[in-house]
Amino acid sequence: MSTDRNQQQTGIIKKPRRVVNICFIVVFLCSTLLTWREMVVLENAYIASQRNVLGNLATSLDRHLQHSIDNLFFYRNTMRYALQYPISTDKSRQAITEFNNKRGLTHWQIRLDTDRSMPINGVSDTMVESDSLLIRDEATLYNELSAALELSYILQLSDTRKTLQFRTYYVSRAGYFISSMLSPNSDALISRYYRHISRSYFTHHDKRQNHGRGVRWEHSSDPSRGGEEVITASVPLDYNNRWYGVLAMDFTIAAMNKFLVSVLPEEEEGAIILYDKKFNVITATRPDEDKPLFTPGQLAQIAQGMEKGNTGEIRFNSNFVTWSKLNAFDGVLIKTHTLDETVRGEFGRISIVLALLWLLFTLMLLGSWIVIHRLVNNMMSLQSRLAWRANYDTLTRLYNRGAFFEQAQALAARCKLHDQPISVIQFDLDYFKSINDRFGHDAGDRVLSHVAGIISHALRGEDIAGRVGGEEFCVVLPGATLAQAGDVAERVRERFNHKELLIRNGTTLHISASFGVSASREDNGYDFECLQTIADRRLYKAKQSGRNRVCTRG
Ligand SMILES: Nc1nc2c(ncn2[C@@H]2O[C@H](COP(=O)(O)OP(=O)(O)OP(=O)(O)O)[C@@H](O)[C@H]2O)c(=O)[nH]1
Repeated sequence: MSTDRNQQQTGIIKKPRRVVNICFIVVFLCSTLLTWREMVVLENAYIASQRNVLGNLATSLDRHLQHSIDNLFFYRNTMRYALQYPISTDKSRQAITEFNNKRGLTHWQIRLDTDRSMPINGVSDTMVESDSLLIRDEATLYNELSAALELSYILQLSDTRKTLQFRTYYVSRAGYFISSMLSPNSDALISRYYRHISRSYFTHHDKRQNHGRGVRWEHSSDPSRGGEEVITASVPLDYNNRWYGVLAMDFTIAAMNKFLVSVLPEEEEGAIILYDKKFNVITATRPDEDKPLFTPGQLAQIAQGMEKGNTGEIRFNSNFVTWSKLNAFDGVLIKTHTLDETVRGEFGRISIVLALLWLLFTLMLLGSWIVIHRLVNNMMSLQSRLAWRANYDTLTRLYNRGAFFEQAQALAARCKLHDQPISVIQFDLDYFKSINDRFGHDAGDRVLSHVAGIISHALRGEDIAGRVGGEEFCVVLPGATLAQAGDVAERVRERFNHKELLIRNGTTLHISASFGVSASREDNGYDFECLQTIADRRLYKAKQSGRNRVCTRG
């Protein structure tokens, strides 16, 4: 039987589902896209905020360190000026006299005006001669001594509460030093002097090692403070191509740490770590962050990033890392922010709310999709049932009269087009009224349904059958001549005769039908209604001739 109509209906059914699906996919994609865009904006804002916090911190630390370095340059300029224009005062003459008296002693101290100046601490001529780095050049010795005396007056004025450094000192190659911190006793003077001149901050200012004569930073442990780590900034003092000594400042790690903690915003999560140029941790804003935070590989990645710019950021697993190189110090400030801290922070909270809103919206969307999908399914199945009912007879499941005529006419037109024969069989059950009368209407219905089953099995795929009246059926056989159609009608008639139909428990009956057959070639025409009328007339003839027979003529 023809399936065109069914396919058309299936096509109609599929479309609304597709439209619904496309609409929901579009809404889902739009909401996901918008959420993702918001997330990107939020991430950029987060990165900018992390950069800002670290940038402010680095600027603040730079400013303070620069202030200290400026002091160091000021002391150097003062001493150079004093070397260029030496002054001769009672105090300077007294200092020179004292120096001449004591210079042979293993260690000595010149304490002049201790309320206003710092003592000058020295070692003997012999000791100076024993070290190749040291020299007491008589031509410059006294000018340098009075310059050192001038510096000692200035150092007395330095206020360590306002600066990051805790100690400033001048160490001379001529075997003496002055320090802004008072010497506790003179016995330790020799060892202190030798500790100074053996530390790399001093030896590295040798002209061969420090061509530029600029500031050097050193991160080392200070034996005079029980091995405590200190940061030392130092500059060489040169005048007239002669290296006199080194001016230096010491910063304690504790002071650096205190400073970082004090400038870090209170509500700011994460840790700030100050590294020296070799990526050794100097200090961190959290004590537990003193242990190495990064693997050597990660530090190498940061170093690589630092080659591209003074600031930057990188992600290591759940750690967000921002760095900022310091201008005034040979090191880098690094801020780490774990995922945990990010989640606890403002940006994390906003991200979670955003993600939850997206999830909620998606769930609601999914819920409404399920509901609408069910509604569309119900609507489609209702539509398909209605469509089926409009075309089929519910009892026999064959085409109803209207649909059958429509299909049969189309089939006849097609056969005419292809010059194929077409035949029509019209048949009617014999004495059907008596079946209804004897066994009831339900039994009659069951007989009609059995008859439809027998017809459907007897026909080919391209044939169509329909119930055109109460107990009247019609079959169209495309491609069949009158003789072939008559054979088919005969076969069906015989099947009816041989079939024993079960009407109710223990009750069976035999049925018969009368058939009228017409065909396009033999009856001259493809007009279906005409062929059907001829077949109906022959059916009537079959009835008249005694029923249970096939009539193909007349
Ligand atoms: N059970 C049932 N009976 C139907 C249906 N449609 C029509 N009929 C009955 O079919 C019978 C047709 O009777 P008649 O037209 O007298 O024909 P007949 O009794 O078969 O006699 P002949 O056709 O002359 O052999 C009527 O009693 C209708 O009520 C139906 O859908 N179900």
